[in-house]
Amino acid sequence: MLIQGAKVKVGDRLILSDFSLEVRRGLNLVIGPNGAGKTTLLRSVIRALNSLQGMEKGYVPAEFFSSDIPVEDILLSGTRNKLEKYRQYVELLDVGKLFGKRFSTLSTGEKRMVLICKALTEGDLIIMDELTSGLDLKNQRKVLEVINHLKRNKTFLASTHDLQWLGYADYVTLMKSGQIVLQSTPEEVTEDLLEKVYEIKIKRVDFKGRPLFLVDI
Ligand SMILES: Nc1ncnc2c1ncn2[C@@H]1O[C@H](COP(=O)(O)OP(=O)(O)OP(=O)(O)O)[C@@H](O)[C@H]1O
Repeated sequence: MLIQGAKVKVGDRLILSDFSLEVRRGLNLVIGPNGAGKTTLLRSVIRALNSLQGMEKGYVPAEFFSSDIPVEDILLSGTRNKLEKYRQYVELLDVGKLFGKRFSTLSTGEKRMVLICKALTEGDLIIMDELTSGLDLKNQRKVLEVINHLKRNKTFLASTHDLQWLGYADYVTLMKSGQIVLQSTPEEVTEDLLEKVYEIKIKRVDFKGRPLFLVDI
């Protein structure tokens, strides 16, 4: 799927150039430094797709509103679904233990797990901003397992600062200064390229056949 979007300006400042984003079935990762334009890109994708019929989207934002309503109502909000529809992902992500609590009282990681559960249930295209930010290692693993399990049937477009995810991505978009500087398979993401984009020394090591990119101090 090729998604075309228009530039985004705030005042005179260009924060996202016109873009042509290729999104493939599987896990599409968007990476790049703070302020590169990842959130702006994901929001622009949602806007660009809003006019398309039949494309159900799920969205997990980087930052959450803090609603006072119970977790179950957060899942149901904006839909005519019954709670039953969420059961599979409630179990896989173990968020049933949070039922009965007010969303505003959850920890950051707990809130993210609830919103991931909602997005997975409601979308064929799941857009996740800062994929696993705030999640402990066990929950990160759960999210990885769920994505691996679903990615033949659903499309994931996710931003992250955790370069470990490159080892699990099907397609990568690298951003800097409001521009897409690379769209490719993860194999084409090199130390040199990451060093140029992040402006630090980065070392690639392979672990169990997957690349790990580490800060080379
Ligand atoms: N509403 C706005 N008003 C002014 N500047 C904005 C606005 N939204 C975004 N920007 C600017 O646009 C740039 C890109 O922001 P964006 O949130 O898309 O970056 P990001 O890559 O998601 O960053 P991070 O990794 O820190 O979350 C930033 O420099 C930000 O300050």
